[in-house]
Amino acid sequence: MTSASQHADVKLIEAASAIRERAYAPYSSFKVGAALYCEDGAIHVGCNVENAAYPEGICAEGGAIAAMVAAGGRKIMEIVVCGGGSGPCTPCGGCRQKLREFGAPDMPVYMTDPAGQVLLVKTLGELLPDSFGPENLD
Ligand SMILES: O=c1ccn([C@H]2C[C@H](O)[C@@H](CO)O2)c(=O)[nH]1
Ligand SMILES: [Zn+2]
Repeated sequence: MTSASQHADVKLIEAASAIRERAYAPYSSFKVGAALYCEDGAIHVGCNVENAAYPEGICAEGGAIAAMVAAGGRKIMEIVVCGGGSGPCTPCGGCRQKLREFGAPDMPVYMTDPAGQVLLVKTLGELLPDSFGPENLD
């Protein structure tokens, strides 16, 4: 598996950083924004939305995926995850599997700080090796 390019698209980084500001994270105070490029060139964004019933919260990546699907998109080309901690915000296990549904193993996942500085780049295949995807059902 080859590593993804270090250079994420500036527009995509800006979209992830901007949507992070809209995150609803009163319980963790950990705001996350995600922005993805769909196959048709459209950008779709999501932010985390927490809930007083803690397990009902949703991740930024899941929101961006839902927006893409609602717009008719079915393939993710790349995604930027903009987190707020001291290190990169790496997608949780559930989100890795959700990304796998619509992204190829060589899809780059860029992780940035709130200002959009790229901290880490991995391919989806690196984040979720030997994954189970739609092809496994063929
Ligand atoms: O990649 C990630 C990791 C965490 N979170 C959210 C879930 C929760 O609201 C908060 C703290 O885990 O951050 C995301 O949205 N995406
Ligand atoms: Zn998640």
